[in-house]
Amino acid sequence: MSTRIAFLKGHGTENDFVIVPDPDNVIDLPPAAVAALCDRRAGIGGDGLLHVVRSAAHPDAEEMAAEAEWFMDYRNGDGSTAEMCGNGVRVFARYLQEAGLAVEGDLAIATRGGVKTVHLAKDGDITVGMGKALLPEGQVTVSVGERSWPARNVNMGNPHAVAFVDDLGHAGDLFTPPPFSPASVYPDGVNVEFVVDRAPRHVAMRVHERGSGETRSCGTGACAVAVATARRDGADPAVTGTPVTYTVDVPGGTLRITEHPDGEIEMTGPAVIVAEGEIDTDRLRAATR
Ligand SMILES: N[C@@H](CCC[C@H](N)C(=O)O)C(=O)O
Repeated sequence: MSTRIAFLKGHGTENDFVIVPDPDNVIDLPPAAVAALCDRRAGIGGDGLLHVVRSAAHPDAEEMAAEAEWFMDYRNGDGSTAEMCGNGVRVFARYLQEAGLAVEGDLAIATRGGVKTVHLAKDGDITVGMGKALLPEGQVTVSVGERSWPARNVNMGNPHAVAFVDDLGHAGDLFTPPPFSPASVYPDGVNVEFVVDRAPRHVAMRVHERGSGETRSCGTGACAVAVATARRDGADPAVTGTPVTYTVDVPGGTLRITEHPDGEIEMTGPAVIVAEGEIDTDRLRAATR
């Protein structure tokens, strides 16, 4: 029997998502179905999918249910799961707000990377507490064609390699994941950011996302870039006791990232819902055959 699944489409700095509201976690979303929905030619199209589930109804989130009513069950465009999505969590919050499921003020959202707090205003940009960055020691090298660069390993719940380059064009077409070494540093793959300076405390980046390819923005990536750039610039809020803010331009817009003396990182940026509709499960089944 065919069923109709309601979906919405939204984006944050053009990192775009198919949103599937499913409070009781009754919709089966295997990786092939997610990939079919995210397909830009044969599906709805998106860098990833935000499955909106009550924390109490999902085995990956039930332990967080007392803290956060809603769980962002995030999937990459290829159907794989990831720990966290910084643009996604703002879009997720915007959906809850517009659906009347969340009110203005602070809202806790469960993710596979832990509970994140989003500050929802009536409208305008959304700020999210992204937690702390981990900066494991050790040298990583990222390459594109004949060029290679040392990269900073930054973990924002999910893994990132941040490489400073002379020209964002040197990242090439980014149709395939940039090779990195040693392979043992990122056993589950990595998101790779290429960064150039624009002005003091202002950079621009391109990103190849694990499981999605090149995207027009990555929120966790922008946080990783801000922290890696701050350390490169000799700025460490934990040492100076003063917050540091970086402006990070991405192909799809601009994000503002502040690192506080306690290590907590806040990211501010836009989040919009642009469309909604329904898909027939029979059509989806046909698409995944
Ligand atoms: N676009 C996201 C990151 C999504 C997850 C990433 N592709 C991964 O696999 O870690 C963001 O805005 O943070």
